[in-house]
Amino acid sequence: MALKVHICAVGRLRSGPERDLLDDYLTRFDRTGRALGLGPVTVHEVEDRKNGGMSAEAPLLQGVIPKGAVICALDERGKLMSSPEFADMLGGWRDEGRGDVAFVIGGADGIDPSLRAQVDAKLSFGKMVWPHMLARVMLSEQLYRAASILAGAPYHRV
Ligand SMILES: C[S@@+](CC[C@H](N)C(=O)[O-])C[C@H]1O[C@@H](n2cnc3c(N)ncnc32)[C@H](O)[C@@H]1O
Repeated sequence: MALKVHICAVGRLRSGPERDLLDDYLTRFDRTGRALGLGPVTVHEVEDRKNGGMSAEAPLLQGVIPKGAVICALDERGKLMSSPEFADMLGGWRDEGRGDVAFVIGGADGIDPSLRAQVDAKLSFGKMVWPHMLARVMLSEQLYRAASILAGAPYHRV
């Protein structure tokens, strides 16, 4: 069974260079991941039009996380990982037969504690705080990199 990947994120990424990069990496991930039992990837964008902050965003995020999915929050206080370690984590969930993984990206205030309490893993892209739209693009690149590592392709070099 393939591990379907969901990016569950606050805010809509409009057309522009970041959107183009995101789409490009996700297309590459899908293409590379198919033979490895990874993907497809789906982006779920949620928006609270009343700007109610993270407590209002939490139920919207909950609503797009598939039932039974492994939930991995992106959080600057989370676990620092190398790209091969991230690839191993993804491959491990696939090998355990998990059907879905949901990567959750918060909005300007972050992820509400009620949702944070439910996650299985927390992944950090460093101690600095990145804009949530950039975090989305960075995740898409790391997903493609992880698939390339698992495929033995030469994209990842150290
Ligand atoms: C502007 S940040 C919010 C930062 C806020 N201080 C918090 O408590 O999470 C928006 C989202 O981008 C993601 N993000 C930002 N920096 C990150 C980092 N260094 N590592 C992982 N995710 C990050 C997280 O999902 C975060 O909820």
